[in-house]
Amino acid sequence: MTLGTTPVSVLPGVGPQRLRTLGLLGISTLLDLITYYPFRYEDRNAQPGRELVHGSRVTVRVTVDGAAGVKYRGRRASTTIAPVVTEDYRRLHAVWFNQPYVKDQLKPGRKVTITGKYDANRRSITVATHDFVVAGETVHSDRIVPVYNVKADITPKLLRNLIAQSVKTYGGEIPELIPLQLRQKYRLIDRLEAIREIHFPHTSDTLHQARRRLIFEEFFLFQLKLQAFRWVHRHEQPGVAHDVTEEALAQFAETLPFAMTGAQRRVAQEIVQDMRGKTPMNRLVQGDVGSGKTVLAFLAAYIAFLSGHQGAILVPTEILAEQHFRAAAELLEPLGVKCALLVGSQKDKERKEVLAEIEAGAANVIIGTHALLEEGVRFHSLSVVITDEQHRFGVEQRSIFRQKGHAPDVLFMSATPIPRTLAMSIFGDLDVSLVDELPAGRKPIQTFWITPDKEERSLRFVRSELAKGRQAYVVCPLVEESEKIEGVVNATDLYEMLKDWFAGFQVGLMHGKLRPTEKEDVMRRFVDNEIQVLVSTTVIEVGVNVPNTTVMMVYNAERFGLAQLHQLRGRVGRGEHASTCILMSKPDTEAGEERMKAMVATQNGFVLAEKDLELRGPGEFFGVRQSGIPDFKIGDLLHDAKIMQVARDEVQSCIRSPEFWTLPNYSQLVEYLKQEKVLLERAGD
Ligand SMILES: Nc1ncnc2c1ncn2[C@@H]1O[C@H](COP(=O)(O)OP(=O)(O)OP(=O)(O)O)[C@@H](O)[C@H]1O
Repeated sequence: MTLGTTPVSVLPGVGPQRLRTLGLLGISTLLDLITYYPFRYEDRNAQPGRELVHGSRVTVRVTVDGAAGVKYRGRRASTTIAPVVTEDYRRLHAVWFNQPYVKDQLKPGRKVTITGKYDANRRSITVATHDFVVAGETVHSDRIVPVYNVKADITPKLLRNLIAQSVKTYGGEIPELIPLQLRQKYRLIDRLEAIREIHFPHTSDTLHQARRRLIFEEFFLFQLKLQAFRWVHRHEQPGVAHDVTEEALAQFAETLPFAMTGAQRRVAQEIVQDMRGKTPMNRLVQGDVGSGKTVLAFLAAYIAFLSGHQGAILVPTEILAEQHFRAAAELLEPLGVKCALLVGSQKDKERKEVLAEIEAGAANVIIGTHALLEEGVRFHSLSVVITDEQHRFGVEQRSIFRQKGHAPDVLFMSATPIPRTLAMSIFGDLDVSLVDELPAGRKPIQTFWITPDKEERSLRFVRSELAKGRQAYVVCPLVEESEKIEGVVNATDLYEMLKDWFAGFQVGLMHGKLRPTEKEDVMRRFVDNEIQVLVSTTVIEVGVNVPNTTVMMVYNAERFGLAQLHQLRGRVGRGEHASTCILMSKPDTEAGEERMKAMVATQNGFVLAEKDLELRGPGEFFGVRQSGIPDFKIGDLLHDAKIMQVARDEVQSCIRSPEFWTLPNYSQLVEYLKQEKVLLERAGD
């Protein structure tokens, strides 16, 4: 049996309800369960009674030393008190609030480990958690205790029990994946032991060893997938060597409404070189907000067209897909390119038509959301995919194309500055290009941090910009009142208020809860300047390009991270007019204040990214939002960067050795690659 395919419902006590909650936590198989690692630990090693400090949280092992009693106050409130004695014979009282049922368990002589606040004057402990000591059973208190993310009916205790059960019953089925010589070389404990220790640590040292081993394993398997995929890719399916003449490139440049910056020209050359070669391109283009990356994406797609193939541009939202589609059509159709749009909200009939064009090769450049990755999409001859780092476009997604018979070049676009070494470990042998120059004539964006009492003054300023023919974004954190959080502005109310404020101008409302067609309509009217003020949540954060907009006003700016504020500010200052960013905020933390100051002080995304790291730590910076960066279960890309490098090098030498594919020592890994669909199973394999 394989744990990766065995559902958690095989465990006693897991019925439909719990199965659902576990599913919400991302646990559906036994493997998910045993690799559901704690996110932190609490040191609850028991202390001797004489060392307890007044007012602090303590853990002690005690024996119940007399009858426990319950006092009720009103119908619900109760206090349970039991006399107890510590192992070094100090007499104390253990106090439970509102848990009258514990009384029945507190039989004299019963041993229990309690954790809670110690009051030296009353000689009592207010119990926060307790664990009865059962002879011969592992207890979770009195040691380092794992803390898990839990939900509803899946309590920490239940989760620990489920994990304990599956490790006990199915532990033997956990395959060892790391080859012996590597385990020896890096002194890694074996997998089963590591999994036991990570959930039920004995000491901080054994816990450390377990973490080290599991982080290595996670990074090693990640690298293995990445590199094996490339290896197979190169050997079995070379990329397209695009045929592109200098004249065609010159013609492209001439069609542009502007002259490319030096940086754009340099990166364009790098892309052309890559695409001419047979080795599939794997390039990351990094450039700050508004630096002009889009035209490079269009160039790559155009090169595919010139060679008789297709280019796909994959973007994170429908708003962006629409925007890129319009811009691509405007630029490329005069060059004879047929552009197509594919997004989830299209009507069946329209979708069918687009799919047919894609399959027949009538559409040359296809722009879309993840809808492009769906099964029904068949390309005629796809030779380049352009995507961004927000998009999860890893081995799995490439496999989708490979199974369809394509080995496209890949170009990633990113406005998030990822340090080069880190980028290499994440994306493998990735080439990096920098667009480190803004288009000429850009005026710096003036940034102001104001407190809410200056709101009216700011709105008057916004109105003066509108009077000059410009447009404005007004962004706030929430969509509607039902989400009400004290003191936080919601878009629906703000919209109503601003309609009055900006009488004579059109105000529009945009947020994630609108239907796709509504969003599209609002956005189109804003682009066409039928709407002058767009009240929005952060759905407009990435990539939106309306160069006539000169004001970005953000309500409750303290609720956004630096990277997000920088992206929002990047929506203005994209044209010839001077622009302003107004951050309205009354931060209640020092870090919040620091963020506002940093935004005022610099407009450089790299500097802000570093500041963000410093203020929030790597976990959050590389966290949820940058979803293109893989989220690891246990490894931390910044803290454990060294382990990632070692894993990367070891995988490289494994894969390069011919023995890798044949020796039994590696068979588990090869099996793993098949399970992960990196190696395709073929008849006769
Ligand atoms: N060389 C140039 N000269 C003048 N304008 C340019 C140049 N390159 C791009 N632009 C214009 O600058 C604006 C921003 O460019 P683009 O949308 O490509 O930025 P981006 O790098 O994708 O930014 P973001 O990361 O914010 O999406 C667009 O209106 C684009 O037409």
